[in-house]
Formats: sequence, structure tokens, C-alpha cells
Amino acid sequence: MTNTPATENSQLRSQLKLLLEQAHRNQQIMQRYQEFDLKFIGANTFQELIDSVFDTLTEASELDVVTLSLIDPDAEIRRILTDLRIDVSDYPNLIFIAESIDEMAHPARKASLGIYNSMQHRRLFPDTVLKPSSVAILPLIRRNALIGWLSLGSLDATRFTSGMASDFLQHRASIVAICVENVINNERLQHIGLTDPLTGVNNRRYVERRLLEEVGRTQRHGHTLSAMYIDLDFFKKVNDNYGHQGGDEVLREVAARIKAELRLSDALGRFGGEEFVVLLIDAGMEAALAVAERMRSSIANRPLVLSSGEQLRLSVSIGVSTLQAIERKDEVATIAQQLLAKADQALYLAKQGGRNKVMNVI
Ligand SMILES: Nc1nc2c(ncn2[C@@H]2O[C@H](COP(=O)(O)OP(=O)(O)OP(=O)(O)O)[C@@H](O)[C@H]2O)c(=O)[nH]1
Repeated sequence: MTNTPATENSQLRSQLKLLLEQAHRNQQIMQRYQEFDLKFIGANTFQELIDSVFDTLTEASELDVVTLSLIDPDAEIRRILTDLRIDVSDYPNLIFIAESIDEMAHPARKASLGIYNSMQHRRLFPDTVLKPSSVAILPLIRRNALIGWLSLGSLDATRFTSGMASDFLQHRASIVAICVENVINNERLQHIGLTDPLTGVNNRRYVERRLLEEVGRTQRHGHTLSAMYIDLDFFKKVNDNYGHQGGDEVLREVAARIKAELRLSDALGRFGGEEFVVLLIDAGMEAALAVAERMRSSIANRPLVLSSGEQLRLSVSIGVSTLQAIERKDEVATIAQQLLAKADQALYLAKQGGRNKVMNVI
């Protein structure tokens, strides 16, 4: 049967209507994606970016699971994030790949779409996340280097199929790659500004900032907070006998021994020369004195070995103070100053008392 002009006309009209509806839907999708791109680009911190990737992207693209894997062989990114007090364990969908990428079992630089395969994709969808039925694995490439993968997963096995065009997804991955690189560089700069270049521990600026935060928290929630001043004894002699470089090596080793006695939530900063300040979070005087004693003995009881092979014995003096019940009306800055001043007085007593000692001022 041949179509009359009238039926042809009506068929064309309904085709046109479908096309217009499709175009309208596509425009809405594009608009939605542009909003997400702006959200990614607007992220200033790593935390803001990963929140956008995991929450916004998952919801907007109607995905069941999204993971972000970053190649971090020397754990540098993890160290920066930990120092900036971002707990990576809060993000099960954020994966750090420690091995060299050649060991990864799938093509590294091309987008790959298809059915989930546990052999191939297990690393990008670890046990802590939902197992998808189909996946889109999008490499994140910056300046020709592979920095990780954005992995999208759906419970619908037909959502991502191997023949499907991936330009649109790859475009999204390029934006995520740029944003990841930017926020990591930002965090790196922040980190450098708060780190002592010689010892790698934090600097005075960081500790002073943290101290105000922690005093505020103590005031609000009634926790305890302790502070320590740690000063190397007769350090001038180390420089005189082993040279400035020997002195620097000693400072690095002492910083590492102090750090080894601390919890991740505590703060350690080099305040200048051969003086360190520690903030012990949620620790009263008794606990702080015990930690200080462990630090003192870990330095005094074990000789320091220089790169020249020379060994030397050294000690530290430590002054401890603790914040107890504080009045709400007191100024945070004044309380912080008093806490440090007391630790400094205690250090003075330790030096006066013969060094290699822990003293406290209440
Ligand atoms: N190698 C090295 N030495 C430093 C650094 N900063 C400060 N110093 C040295 O640290 C020494 C500090 O000496 P003093 O303040 O007299 O104290 P001390 O010899 O440790 O004596 P007490 O603190 O009284 O036990 C000086 O010789 C400084 O030159 C540094 O970054 N590297």
C-alpha cells in the first residue's frame, strides 16, 4: 500500500516531533553536564573535587558507582592529603595505585567500555564498592602522562557496551584530569607553605594555626589539649664537631624520632633552629608526660648515625603544659599564647635542671 500525501505528512510530523524532543533532551543533558563541569572546575580543594566527582557525577549521569584511581607510586599524594588532615579512608571510592602502571591488566591509555570483568576491573572497583554490570574506564591523561582512571559503573549491563562512542565520556575525563592536577598542585603549594623544608615536619605557621583551631575545639567540646616545647641539648657542639651538614642530619633524625611517638591527629612543627613544638590532641598532662618521656628516651638511648658513618649521642629537654577546663569568655588567642608560654617555662626548668629531662608547668 502506498502512502497518501496526508499520511506521509503526518508520519513526517511525528518524526519531527520525536527529533525535536530528542534535541530538547540532549540540550538539557548538555546543560546539566556544563553545570557539572563548572562545579569540577570551581573546586578549590581536593576534598571539594572528589565530593563533586563522587556525588554529582554519580547522580547526574545516573550511575551506580564511580571510582577515581590515582597513580601514586611514592605515596606523595597520600602524604600531602594526610598532612592536610584529609582522611583518605573516608573515601572508599578513591583508590591509590602504588604499583607501576605496566602491571595494570588493561590498556592504560584508551577508554574502554563493556561488561564488568572482575579479572580486569577488580583494582578499579575494590571490594569496598558496589560491583557494576557494565563499566566505562576512562584514562586520566595530563601532559601525555597517565595520572589515573575515572571508572564509571552501572548495574545495567547494556549501559556501556564496547562499540559505543566514548568521545563524550572522554571529554568528561579530560576535565576531571585537569581538575585533579590543579587541586593536587594547590594542595602541594599549601603543603609546602606549611612544611619545614629541612625536616619535612610542619613549620611554625602550621602549628600556630592548628593551635588556635584546637584551643577553639577544646573550648567548645571540653577536650584536653597538651603542648610541648622540645629543644636539643648542646646542639651548638654538634655543629661545631660535625659541621652544619651533620647538624642538619641530626635535626632530621630527631624530628623523625619525635614524629614516631605521635598519633596522626597530633601536630609537630619545627619552630626555628633546634626547637620543636608538639600539640597533643585529646591528651591530658599524664598522657602528655608519658609521650614526652618516650620521646626523650628514644633520642637519648639510641645513638644517631650520620651519613659519614659517625655516631653521636644526643639528648633533648622537653617542657609540657596542658589546657584544662577553660572559660568560654577567654580569648582563644590568649589561651593559646598562655599554653605555649607555660610549655616554654617548663622547658626552661628542664634545661636548668640539667637537660635530658621532661618538666611540666600547670
Ligand atoms: N645545623 C643546623 N644548626 C642550626 C640550625 N638552626 C640553628 N642551628 C644551630 O643551633 C645552635 C643552637 O645553639 P644554642 O641556642 O646555644 O643552644 P644549644 O647549644 O643547643 O644549648 P642548649 O639549648 O642550652 O642545651 C646554634 O649553633 C645554631 O647555629 C639549622 O637549621 N641547622
